[in-house]
Amino acid sequence: MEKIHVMMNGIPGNVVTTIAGHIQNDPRFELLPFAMTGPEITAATHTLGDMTIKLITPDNRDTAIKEIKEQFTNFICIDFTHPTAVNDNAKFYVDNEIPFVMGTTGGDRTLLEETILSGNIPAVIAPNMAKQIVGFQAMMEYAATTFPDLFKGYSLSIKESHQQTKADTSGTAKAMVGYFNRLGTPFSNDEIHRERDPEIQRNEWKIPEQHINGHAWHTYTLTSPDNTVCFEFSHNINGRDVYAQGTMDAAAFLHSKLGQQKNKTAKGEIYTMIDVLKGK
Ligand SMILES: NC(=O)C1=CN([C@@H]2O[C@H](COP(=O)(O)OP(=O)(O)OC[C@H]3O[C@@H](n4cnc5c(N)ncnc54)[C@H](OP(=O)(O)O)[C@@H]3O)[C@@H](O)[C@H]2O)C=CC1
Ligand SMILES: O=C(O)C1=N[C@H](C(=O)O)C[C@H](O)C1
Repeated sequence: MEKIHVMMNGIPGNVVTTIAGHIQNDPRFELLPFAMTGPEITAATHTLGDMTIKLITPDNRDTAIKEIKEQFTNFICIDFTHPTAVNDNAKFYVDNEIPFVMGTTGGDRTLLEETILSGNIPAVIAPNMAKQIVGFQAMMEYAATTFPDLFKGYSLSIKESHQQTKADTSGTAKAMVGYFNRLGTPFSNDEIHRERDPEIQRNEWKIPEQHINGHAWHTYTLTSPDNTVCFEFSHNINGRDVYAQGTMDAAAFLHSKLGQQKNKTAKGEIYTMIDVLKGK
């Protein structure tokens, strides 16, 4: 079976190294010994299991990518970097015709979509790769399309808690805002309550100590105008392993799309994790 070559960008970041470990153990994939890294990173390499990964800073990537493409003709980039890198990295992938999975949140999401559509490669973009959360998003999408204004008049609160190092407000929570708006509850991203204080996470949220540095807890509460009815949805993730399976499915999905594209004029295509979950 032909292996799917993937380059994991964002090493030595937390999420990408967790997912890279799963990819190394999956026979469908072969990890490239190169990774794009942040401008602040001074290490030249990073060890992952028995592999030494060469780290490429943004100022070196134009030269490096030419050498990588000489060694590996077809590969997919998987990006879990930093919100400030989203748009620049996406442009880099499009300019170099590298299909990609954008797991990184934040940046200008409209520009991200425009960048992909202006090029000729497919990409999967999603703020959440956890398949069960994607399933929940698909349920919300169904409800918003089928029953618009179902919760008209209800008030909404959204709370999320993540590790203190998280730079942006949860991309998942922002995506949920869109569904709730269509269900009749006006709400803006600025109203999302974002918790980053470890003391409050420990004492009030009761997040387990070993996950204070890596968790993603979200709660959405809908309350009727007379306070007699309350709906609450929560998804509480400890650690990062849950994102690996969905990310690998996204890469395999892109790989199959590239196979289908061979005889057609290639054009920029955007897929979501809901597309990946549906497998079409
Ligand atoms: N879609 C999903 O399911 C999930 C998405 N995420 C998202 O993934 C992103 C990363 O999260 P996390 O691993 O916790 O963050 P980390 O801060 O642990 O890791 C990010 C890494 O990216 C590096 N980096 C910064 N700029 C660039 C660049 N231009 N090119 C390549 N690498 C760069 C950083 O380097 P430096 O230290 O120098 O800045 C750092 O090593 C976030 O946006 C997060 O929200 C997280 C979990 C799941
Ligand atoms: O930074 C994280 O950790 C996470 N980021 C994503 C987001 O912003 O929604 C997904 C998940 O919440 C973990």
